[in-house]
Amino acid sequence: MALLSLAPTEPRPVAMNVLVVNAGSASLKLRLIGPDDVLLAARDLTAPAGRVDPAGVIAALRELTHEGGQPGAVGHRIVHGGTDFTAPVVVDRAVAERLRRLTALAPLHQPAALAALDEVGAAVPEVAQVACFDTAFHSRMPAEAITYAIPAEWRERYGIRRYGFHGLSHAHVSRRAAALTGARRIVTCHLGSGASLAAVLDGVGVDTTMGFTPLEGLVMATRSGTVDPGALLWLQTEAGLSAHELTDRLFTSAGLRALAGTADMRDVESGVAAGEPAAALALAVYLHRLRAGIAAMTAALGGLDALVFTGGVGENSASVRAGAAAGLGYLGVAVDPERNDPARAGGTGLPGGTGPSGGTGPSGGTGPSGGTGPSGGTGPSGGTGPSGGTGPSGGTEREIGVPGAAVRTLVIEAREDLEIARGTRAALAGGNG
Ligand SMILES: Nc1ncnc2c1ncn2[C@@H]1O[C@H](COP(=O)(O)OP(=O)(O)O)[C@@H](O)[C@H]1O
Ligand SMILES: CC(=O)OP(=O)(O)O
Ligand SMILES: [Mg+2]
Repeated sequence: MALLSLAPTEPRPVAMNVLVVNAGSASLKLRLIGPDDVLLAARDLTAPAGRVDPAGVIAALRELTHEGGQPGAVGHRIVHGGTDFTAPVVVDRAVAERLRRLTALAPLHQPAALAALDEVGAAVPEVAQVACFDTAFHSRMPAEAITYAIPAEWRERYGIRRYGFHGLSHAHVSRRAAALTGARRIVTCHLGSGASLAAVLDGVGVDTTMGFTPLEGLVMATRSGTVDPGALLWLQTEAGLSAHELTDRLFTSAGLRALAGTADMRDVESGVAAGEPAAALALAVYLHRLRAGIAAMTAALGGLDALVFTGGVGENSASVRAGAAAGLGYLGVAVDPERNDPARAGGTGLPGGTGPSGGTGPSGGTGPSGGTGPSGGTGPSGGTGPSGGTGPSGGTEREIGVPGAAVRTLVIEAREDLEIARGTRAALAGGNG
């Protein structure tokens, strides 16, 4: 059923609206991004058991276009691009089929994205759809960062290697951090439901903590992160767990959920405050792995100029940021307690800055105290950089490091939607994003 009317022959305006479709494992986020990256309209749908009601998608699309206008293109977040897709690509039947073959590599994510591709494609068949990949940003990692020390047959015949994920987020926040501070060696911490780190050198991802699947690396909300492969073999050979059981447990009932009984960092933190030993252990394990990961990323960079926190935990949890930084003073990381936690400074935030949770609203507005900040220049606090404000399109950006510290520490809102809109426009203009 066609929802919109745009003749296929009509030239696509360069300054078009892009409908961004971000299908997660438990939600479907729709954003209509206008020219100049303005957020025109937004809808978040929940996806119980990974499936969104198709009628709900159609209804949300109608509301979005009514509110913000018609899209000239649709951009999709696709978690896995395999080795084939290292830049945004216009989706046709053949591309869709190749994406379908990658499902086994990201079983929690790929099916939802492909379902959204089908549903939105059916709703707006005249509008070009572009796939933007979480893996693409990491596709220039050097051989030593992508290679596992496993038999050649596994590498060559089965293509077992490290890919890395969350690339749309790492790309956006590292670009913003470089623009705001001039940093060349940046470590980006995407701490959401899934969590990963990236080492970014002059704009290129050179290392990351996720690997062949989004299971490797950090402790996550429901995923284990790295576990000795020997332990997983033991569980199969000695404890009799099936591969299916292991997969299910490691992806959905491990991580914070397994250690603290909750997948939500807010509940872990209140458990710690209430003196619950399981919550305290969960947070300690999370931070131990996080600090080790950040240090490993700096080794790939030969040092560190800027450290960036993003994602639901990275943007909102002052205690996780402080806990991560606490062990990294030797690298030059120093987080200012008041800048890190504006509530401690009486809830006023930073000079000219945003409140602790000043995200963007559905119509592109900023949070409760979000001022309009510089888009690439220095911040309002005596030329020390971005001490707080909104980025070029309303995303919260603030500096939390001690002024003058060797490493600039920033909080930048994850705006995968902007990265997808950017990639979509580039693919349609014939560029490579
Ligand atoms: N104020 C907060 N303090 C600590 N953690 C928070 C806060 N707000 C949100 N979170 C965490 O953010 C996580 C979701 O992050 P988000 O990036 O939105 O996830 P997703 O990967 O689903 O996009 C939740 O698991 C929640 O624990
Ligand atoms: C790739 C990945 O882990 O994504 P998310 O954090 O959205 O689950
Ligand atoms: Mg997210």
